Amino acid sequence: MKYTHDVIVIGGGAAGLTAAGGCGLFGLKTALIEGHKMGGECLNNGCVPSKALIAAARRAAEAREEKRAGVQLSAPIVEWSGVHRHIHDAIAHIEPHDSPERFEEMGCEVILGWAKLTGPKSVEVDGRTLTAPRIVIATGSGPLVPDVEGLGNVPYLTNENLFDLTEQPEHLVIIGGGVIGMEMAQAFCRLGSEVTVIEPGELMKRDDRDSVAVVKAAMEAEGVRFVGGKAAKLSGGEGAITVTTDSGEDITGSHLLIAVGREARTSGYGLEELGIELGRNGIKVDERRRTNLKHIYAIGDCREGPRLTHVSGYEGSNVVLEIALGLPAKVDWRALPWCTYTEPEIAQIGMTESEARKAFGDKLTVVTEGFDHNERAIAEGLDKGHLKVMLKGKKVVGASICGVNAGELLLPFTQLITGKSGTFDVGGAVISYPTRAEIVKAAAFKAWEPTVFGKWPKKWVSLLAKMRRAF
Ligand SMILES: Cc1cc2nc3c(=O)[nH]c(=O)nc-3n(C[C@H](O)[C@H](O)[C@H](O)COP(=O)(O)OP(=O)(O)OC[C@H]3O[C@@H](n4cnc5c(N)ncnc54)[C@H](O)[C@@H]3O)c2cc1C
Ligand SMILES: NC(=O)c1ccc[n+]([C@@H]2O[C@H](COP(=O)([O-])OP(=O)(O)OC[C@H]3O[C@@H](n4cnc5c(N)ncnc54)[C@H](O)[C@@H]3O)[C@@H](O)[C@H]2O)c1
Repeated sequence: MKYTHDVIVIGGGAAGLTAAGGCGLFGLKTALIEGHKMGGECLNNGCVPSKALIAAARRAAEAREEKRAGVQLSAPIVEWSGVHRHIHDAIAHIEPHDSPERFEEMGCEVILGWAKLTGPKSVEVDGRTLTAPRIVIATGSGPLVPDVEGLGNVPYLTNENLFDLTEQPEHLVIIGGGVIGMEMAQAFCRLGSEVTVIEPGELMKRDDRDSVAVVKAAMEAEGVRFVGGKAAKLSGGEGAITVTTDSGEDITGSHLLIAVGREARTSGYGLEELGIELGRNGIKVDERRRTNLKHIYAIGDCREGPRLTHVSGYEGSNVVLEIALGLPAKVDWRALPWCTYTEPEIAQIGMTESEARKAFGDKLTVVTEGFDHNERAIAEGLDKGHLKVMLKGKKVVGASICGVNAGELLLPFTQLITGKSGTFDVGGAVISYPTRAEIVKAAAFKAWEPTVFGKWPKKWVSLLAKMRRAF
């Protein structure tokens, strides 16, 4: 069969861009198809606008703070049009990085249009039929909209229209106390909106409980209200939307944000017709990200599994190894990091304490260091939070960090968990003083403390001292 391309990539988000860019750079004839906006969710409706909003909120929070270090700032004046501009300037600034021109330069043919799989090795887009021996599906996910009574009759926001708000919500009610709910609740509250979060279970349930407790307390102190319960009914209309929880409580706000998870994009472009197997929420894939049709890969948010930009990028690189170099590349989640950009931040890598306890029982050691003993944090007056390191023997299996810029401290743990460095190396490293990173060294050293100051070293020291006294 004569093919038009070596590989066809459907979707120009973090996953598809990485896969297509890599294949293009290796010289493969690569088609990259995007139906909406290059950059996908992360650039247009996700990470970038949310972190830009969080940055604006942090400025407001700092100004609103009563007094710290003897310095009083004047109260913040939030100009919503300026916040809106800042968000969209950030997107515009990054756009060229994800643009068709940049990917054409890498050797891809970029086609802007909606793709449909029309056969095991063929894709139709804009009336053209493309064929290739390998196809990568990277169609992402959209906001999950739950089946709540009355939803069709009230206006609501999701991450797809939240960042286009041209007016500041007076009272934002958020359904869902997951990652989006928590990040957005703090940001809107800091910018001056009243905020209520409705969550039936645990807030940020995938994260370390001690870390979430610190963040919840910080957010409550800033004014965020948390309501336990499931959104069961919606009523009202523009400017006054009421959420009734399953326990009968009514919460009325000016705006409603739905943040109850993601739904993989798996319909309307030929997956069912081809017989590609689907799981509970996404395309079924093996460890090499192959679907049941082995020459078709599915990566990023559209398949079952973790949904994060760096995960999409990682899987994109893996399929480049598979397709361009012919190397089988299994995903390895042992050192999967993620970070929630509240203040303080919550960062996690590998196992949480509860996961590690389940896996290792009594063999688990948890070393905890508080930022209230870190001299940089004390000097800055920002010493909330901690580092918890989960160890099996002296081997790190996970770390949970809660504190200012916690996400920046994850890198050494990637090395520690994958065995590329050890707690002894990190515990003995020279680290600039005063930095928050010293907390990592302190925790790593703690793992060795009982050994270093243990019975045998002490015996040796005493023998040496005795000899010195004698001669
Ligand atoms: C509010 C929010 C904040 C977030 N913050 C973070 C964060 O701080 N850190 C982090 O790591 N992750 C974050 N995420 C998650 C992150 O955005 C996603 O995991 C990531 O963007 C997924 O990338 P993807 O390429 O798999 O999918 P997407 O970005 O969804 O890209 C898929 C692309 O495929 C296109 N497409 C779909 N079907 C077709 C078709 N048939 N033909 C052609 N094109 C098609 C779509 O238009 C889309 O552009 C956040 C998500 C949200 C919603
Ligand atoms: N910093 C980051 O890395 C970051 C930031 C934002 C989003 N994301 C990605 O986006 C994904 C989606 O985030 P999310 O916050 O929408 O999902 P989530 O899965 O983190 O949380 C959804 C929450 O909604 C709750 N919920 C479900 N139905 C409900 C109902 N009827 N009433 C009230 N609450 C209800 C659930 O109990 C859950 O706690 C994340 O899992 C993550 O992959 C990542």
